[in-house]
Amino acid sequence: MAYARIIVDVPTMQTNHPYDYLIPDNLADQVAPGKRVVVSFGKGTRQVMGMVVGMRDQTDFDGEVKSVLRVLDDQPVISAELLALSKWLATDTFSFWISCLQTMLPNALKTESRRLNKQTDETEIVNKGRIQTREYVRATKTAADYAALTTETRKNAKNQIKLLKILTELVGKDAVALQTLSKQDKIPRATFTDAADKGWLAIEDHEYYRHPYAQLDDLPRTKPLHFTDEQQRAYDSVSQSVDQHLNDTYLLEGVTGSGKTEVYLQLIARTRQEGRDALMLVPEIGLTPQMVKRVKGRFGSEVAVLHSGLSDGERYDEWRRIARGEAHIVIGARSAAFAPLQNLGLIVMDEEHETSYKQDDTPRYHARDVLAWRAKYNHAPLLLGSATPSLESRARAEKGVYKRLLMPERTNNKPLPPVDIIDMREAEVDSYSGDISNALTTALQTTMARGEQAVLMLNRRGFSSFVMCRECGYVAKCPNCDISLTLHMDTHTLRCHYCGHEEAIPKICPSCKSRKIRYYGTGTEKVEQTLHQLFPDAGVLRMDVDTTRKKGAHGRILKAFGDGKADILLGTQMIAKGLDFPNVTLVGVINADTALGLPDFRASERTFQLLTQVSGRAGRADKPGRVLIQTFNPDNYAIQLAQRHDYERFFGLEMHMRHEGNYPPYYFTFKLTVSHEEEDKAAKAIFKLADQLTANLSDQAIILGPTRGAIARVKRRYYYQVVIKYKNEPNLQKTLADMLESTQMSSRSGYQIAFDREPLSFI
Ligand SMILES: Nc1ncnc2c1ncn2[C@@H]1O[C@H](COP(=O)(O)OP(=O)(O)OP(=O)(O)O)[C@@H](O)[C@H]1O
Ligand SMILES: [Zn+2]
Ligand SMILES: [Zn+2]
Repeated sequence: MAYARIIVDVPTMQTNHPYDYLIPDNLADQVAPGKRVVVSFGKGTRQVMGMVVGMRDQTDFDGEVKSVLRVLDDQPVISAELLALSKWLATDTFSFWISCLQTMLPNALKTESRRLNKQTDETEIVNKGRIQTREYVRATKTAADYAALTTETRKNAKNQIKLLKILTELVGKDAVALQTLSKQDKIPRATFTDAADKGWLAIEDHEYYRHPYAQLDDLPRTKPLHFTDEQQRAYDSVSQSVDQHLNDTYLLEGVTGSGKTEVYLQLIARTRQEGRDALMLVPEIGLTPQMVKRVKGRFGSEVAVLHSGLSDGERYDEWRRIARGEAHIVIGARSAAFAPLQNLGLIVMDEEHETSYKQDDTPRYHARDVLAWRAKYNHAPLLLGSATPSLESRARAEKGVYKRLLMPERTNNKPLPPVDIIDMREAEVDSYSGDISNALTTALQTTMARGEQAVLMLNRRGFSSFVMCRECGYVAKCPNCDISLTLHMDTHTLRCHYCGHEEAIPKICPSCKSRKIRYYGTGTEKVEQTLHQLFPDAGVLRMDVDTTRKKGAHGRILKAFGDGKADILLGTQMIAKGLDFPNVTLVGVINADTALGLPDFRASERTFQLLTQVSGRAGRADKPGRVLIQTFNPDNYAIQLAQRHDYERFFGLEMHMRHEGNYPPYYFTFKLTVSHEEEDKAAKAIFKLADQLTANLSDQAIILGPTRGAIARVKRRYYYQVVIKYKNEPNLQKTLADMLESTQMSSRSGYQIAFDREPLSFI
């Protein structure tokens, strides 16, 4: 007897382990680990999807063992490596195993149960996505046959004659897409189907890839650049580990414009020469069309691209090209950490400090940890790159856990751009909104007069643009969340950025009935209007969540700017990264302070990183650049050290602060959050969990809280949390696992509980 061990698609604690199912004879050679199957589960005839995670000869289950009903995949969709990874991930993030497996698969391979028959209520488990096929034409006869047919055919049957000529050329060759032939020679589709009926040709359905970047594959390939000495040294170190299959982790600290990407590209080339695969992760917003073009430009169709801007179908097709070994290089955002490459020889993580590498939903994994696991499994080096490494990584390099590589010079040998700080408490500002200092206005004028371009960054989208009553101080708030609504001028509405609630801007104060409703704060739209007032002739492109909602909008805006169609690119954080435009000589930061106002121990680190990144966009080619930073906190050390491009000083100072406050990287951290629609239930639950922690953890663990969430109510749910800080806590894993297992707080009674290892913030 053979049994399959199956994790069923029922994400609950009670079902979070493999079940044994009998493999019927007719499916014996189809069932294999990593394939999805259909099984019946529980009482009745309910069918669910399951993932085969192992096989065994006997079962220790006493009851009646059910059989596997159907196998959904011809080939495993989860490799042995990813299967092992999913198991580790479930343990490490306290998530259900099935949720981890689902996270690794493209959406198109998620299943749904579809109703087959209205009368009998029968359902079937099917894939959400479909493989696309196209009709292809194959010649089925010999050239001599076609010659004979041509003589037999009436001369005025022009389309048939044309088709016979094509078929003669196709003899012995691969099938060709019907659509292509029909277009090229203007032959109607009916001619092909008639011919197929007569046996002249065969029409076959071929699988077809939706190929999001096909046009890039045909461009002439770029040649490797001649390295600078610094690049060469970095390359030499990592390539040794590539050659010798060593699982080393490198931290490449290279200032903006030092040519890190070129080092990645040549290391990828090296890895391919060795016959192994390469994976490169970039933050979602860094995955610009420019970046894709650089990688595709070097390696062409060997590259698959994975990011959230693709449709489910496109993602699925790129994923299949990887799984089938047709693409050996993957560039992608966070979830590409699970790309099904078979033979990894190098893993690169660009901008390793980026917060978007942490998933803020279950499973709450950090892509860096996933990559480290895979690098170890594959005996491959992991290369982390950044101009401003995370404190965690830089501290590990200090200890010698990571090998440190330095590239302190720009490739163009120019110094980093000079940065001026403008004290907004005293600066003279524009008379329209007060957002733009005269110094910045003058700098913009000079830049445009020279025919050069400027990038302006506004920290956070519309974060502080809100509506307030001058009479009574009323601020419009979201009915579902504990947060004020944000003003959107394009739609003339107030919107909640957490739940999407939208309402009209009130004309009369709902609280005191006065008409003194006024707009406050700074948003990208408001700055855009001010720029139009100040420079009526200037071309301004705005890039924020609102203007990039449509597919491909992001790329179109950047292309227009790169083509010189605008003088100023105004945007949120999304313009800070990766852009390499030679004509940009001025970078302006409208407000450097937003993050500093938050009670978050990482606020300084974020501010320093963001200012450094955005400053790095200026003066990347021949023309010298400059940077202006407007701030209400000109004495803040993060801002001052960003001005001096002094990462090392910042690292030293910030480490001191973290040491004083018992923060990471001196302590590990873990956050537990409970939410419920009724506030007292959430509060009671978190106090119970906190008691359990105190009872089970050693006394060197520090427990912060319980506290109310910084935004206590989101989407009608109340949030309460505790944070655990620890250095070495042998009981942690077990305590949390027991908690997860024994918790009375089922989702059925309305509770949600979130386990977050190394949370990005405590608030
Ligand atoms: N060895 C080289 N010789 C000449 N130019 C180079 C060399 N290496 C890279 N460059 C060019 O220098 C510019 C900056 O390089 P790149 O974008 O790779 O830097 P980076 O460190 O990745 O930058 P950032 O972190 O700011 O995005 C690019 O235009 C690139 O083509
Ligand atoms: Zn809301
Ligand atoms: Zn009022």
